[in-house]
Amino acid sequence: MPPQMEWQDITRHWRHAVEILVLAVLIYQIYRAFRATRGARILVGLVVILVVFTGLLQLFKFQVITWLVTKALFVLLVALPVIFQPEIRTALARVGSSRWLDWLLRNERRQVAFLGILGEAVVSLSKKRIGALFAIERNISLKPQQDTGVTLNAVFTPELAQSLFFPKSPLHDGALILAEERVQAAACVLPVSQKELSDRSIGLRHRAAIGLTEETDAVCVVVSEETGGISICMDGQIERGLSEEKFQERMEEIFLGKSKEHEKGVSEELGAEDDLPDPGDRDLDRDSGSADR
Ligand SMILES: Nc1ncnc2c1ncn2[C@@H]1O[C@H](COP(=O)(O)OP(=O)(O)OP(=O)(O)O)[C@@H](O)[C@H]1O
Repeated sequence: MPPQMEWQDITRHWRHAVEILVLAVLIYQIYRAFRATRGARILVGLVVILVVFTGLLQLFKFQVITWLVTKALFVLLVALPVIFQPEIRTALARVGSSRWLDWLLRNERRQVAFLGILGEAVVSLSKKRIGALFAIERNISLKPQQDTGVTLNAVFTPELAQSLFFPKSPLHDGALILAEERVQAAACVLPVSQKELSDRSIGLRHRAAIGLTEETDAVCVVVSEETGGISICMDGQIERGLSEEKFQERMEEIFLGKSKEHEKGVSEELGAEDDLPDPGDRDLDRDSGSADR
């Protein structure tokens, strides 16, 4: 057999396997939705009658009765949704309130609330020119970095962020690690990026944010103490001088997957970050609208 034929055979069988799997899941889900209902017993009764009747008809070859049953089956098919209307409604309601769907919706709501709190915290820190560094965990655990700081495991609020980064606070130095929408630890030491940056004014806080995102998939948010400028770091790249609106927009793109196209475009832009005219000035320009208010 030519190799091309074999490949076609494999893809055909592969499709059959997927089809069987999908059908099996579908039938099992229908069974699950119906099993505890009154309709289940009716359905089982109907199937039993049908199987026995078809067997007898095949055995004795009664042509007229076979014709009648075939026609009746068609009518039954149309009547089924009417007979099982309550069960179908219950099953659909169950799908609508299923745990995974609930989890997805709740997860999105939690993320939206979290981004709102982070936005509020960042904007107020920026206005007061309080230096801050947030590291937000994604798929790669930030446990090693958490262990360098003080464990908090606290509910994240703008007030808590402000208290922690307040210059006189004992935990104001270092980064705040956020995971699962909570403050996991404060005063954490992040790995400082060793890469050469064209902008020599980039200090340790920003370098630590870049460094962590070079090693993990975390997202870091920095508020400059000097200028109040807001920056986002991701994949070892820094996006500086963000206005409140732009910051919120970018965070939604990153965490809620809104406008993925744009996200790709900006990460290309970020790749060319070193070519920006003067990021420090961009901070100052934009901050005239945010930091000085
Ligand atoms: N490795 C690190 N991990 C976490 N935080 C760090 C690290 N190194 C420095 N920092 C924080 O950065 C602060 C020093 O910031 P520095 O002024 O050098 O940076 P910067 O990037 O210029 O920031 P800013 O614009 O706020 O001045 C320290 O007080 C400390 O809180």
